[in-house]
Amino acid sequence: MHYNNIAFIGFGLIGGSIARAIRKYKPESKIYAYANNTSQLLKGKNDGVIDIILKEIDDSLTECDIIFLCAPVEFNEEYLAKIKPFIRKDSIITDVGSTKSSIHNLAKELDLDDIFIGGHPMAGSEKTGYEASDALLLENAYYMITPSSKTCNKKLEALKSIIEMIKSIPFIIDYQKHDKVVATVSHLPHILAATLVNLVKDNDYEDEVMKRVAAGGFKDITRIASASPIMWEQICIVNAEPIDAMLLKYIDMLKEVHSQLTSRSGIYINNMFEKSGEYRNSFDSNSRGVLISKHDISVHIQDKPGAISIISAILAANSISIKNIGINHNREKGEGALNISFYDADSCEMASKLLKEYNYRVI
Ligand SMILES: NC(=O)C1=CN([C@@H]2O[C@H](COP(=O)(O)OP(=O)(O)OC[C@H]3O[C@@H](n4cnc5c(N)ncnc54)[C@H](O)[C@@H]3O)[C@@H](O)[C@H]2O)C=CC1
Ligand SMILES: O=C(O)C(=O)Cc1ccc(O)cc1
Repeated sequence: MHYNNIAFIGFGLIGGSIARAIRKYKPESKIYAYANNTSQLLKGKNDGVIDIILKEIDDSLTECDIIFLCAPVEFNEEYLAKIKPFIRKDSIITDVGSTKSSIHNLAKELDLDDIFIGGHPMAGSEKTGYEASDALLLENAYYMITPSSKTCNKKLEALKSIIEMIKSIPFIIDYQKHDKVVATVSHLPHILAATLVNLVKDNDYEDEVMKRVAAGGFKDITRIASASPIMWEQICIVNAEPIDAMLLKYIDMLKEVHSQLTSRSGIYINNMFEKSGEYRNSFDSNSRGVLISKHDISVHIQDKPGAISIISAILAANSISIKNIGINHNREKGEGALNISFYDADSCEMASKLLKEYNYRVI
C-alpha cells in the first residue's frame, strides 16, 4: 500500500499546510480536497497543491488511501459519518482536530474504529485559512497520534511515516489522556488569553491608554486571543469536561493569590515566581520540538553497541564534520533517536542524503 492518493476535507491553515508539505516531500502524490470555501480550493489548485477539487462527498473518496479531516472539530465528526459509505476498508481516515475522545467515540459507534486513527499536530497559529498555510508550519512540532484498540500496526506505521515525511515528530498517546493534556496546555491558555484581553477592553479608560501601552509580556501571552471563534467554540464545547476541571483548579489558584495579596504576603508572591521561573526555564527552549538548530537531523538507530560509531564513521569518511551528537533521551521520537547537528546547511543536507543511502531513517 503506497498511500499515494490523499484527500483533505477542510482545507484551511492546517489542511493546507499538511497538503503543501506532502506536495513538497512527495510530489507524485495525488491530492484531493473538499471544503465549504471554493476560493481556498481554487487557490490550492492554482498553486499546484491540489490535483482534484471534490464538489461533493461522493465515491471519488474510494480512490483515496488516506483522508485527513481538517475542519473545526464538530464538523469533522459530521464528515466522518458522511464519508463512511465511500471509504475502503484498507484506507486510513485521520483528523487534525484539537480534541480526540468525542471523535473516537463516534468512530466506534460507526464501526470505523479500525479505519479511524486520531491525529493532532501541536503547532499552528492564531491565523486561519489556506492563505496562511505553509509547508513548514508543522516542521519539528510534535504530532499527536491517538490509535484505537482496533488500529492495526500497518496503518499506524503508515500514518507515522507520513507525519515523519512532513518533518513533524509523531507522539503516540491515549485519546482520553490527550484531551486532559491539551485542556491544560492549550485550551485553558486560549480561554485565559481571551478573558485577559476582554478584561482590558472592559476596564480601559476612554482614551484607551491600557490598550496603547500594553507591553511585550501582555502581547506575548495574548497572541492566541485572536484565534478563530468558531474553531475555539467547538473545541471548548467538545472538550468541556477536562477544560472545566482544570479551570476550577485554576480558579482556586487565583483565589489563593487573591487571599495572599490581601494579606500583603511578599514571600508568597516571591515563591510563586521562584517556582514558576524554575519550571518554565526547564522547558525545551525550542517550543516546536527537540531539534534546536536548523542544521540538525534525527536518525533512527537500533539500540545496540557501536550504532553511533558506525554513523560517525560514515560521516567522517565523507569529510562531514559533526558539531554535536547525542541520543535523544526524552524518547519523544521513540527509542534510538540520535540527534546530530552540523555547522552548516550543506553538511546537514549531505549527511541526510548519505545516511538515507545507507538505509537509515532520517528526519
Ligand atoms: N489553528 C491551529 O493552530 C490548529 C488547529 N487544529 C485543528 O485543525 C482543524 C482546522 O483548523 P484550521 O485549519 O486552523 O482552521 P481553518 O479555519 O484555517 O480551516 C478550516 C477549513 O475547514 C473548512 N470548513 C469549515 N467548516 C466546514 C464545513 N461545515 N464543511 C466543509 N468545510 C468546512 C473551511 O472552509 C476551511 O477550509 C480544527 O479541527 C482545529 O481544532 C489543530 C492544530 C492547530
Ligand atoms: O498559536 C499557537 O501558539 C497555538 O497554540 C496553535 C494551536 C492551536 C490549536 C491546537 O490544537 C494546537 C496548536
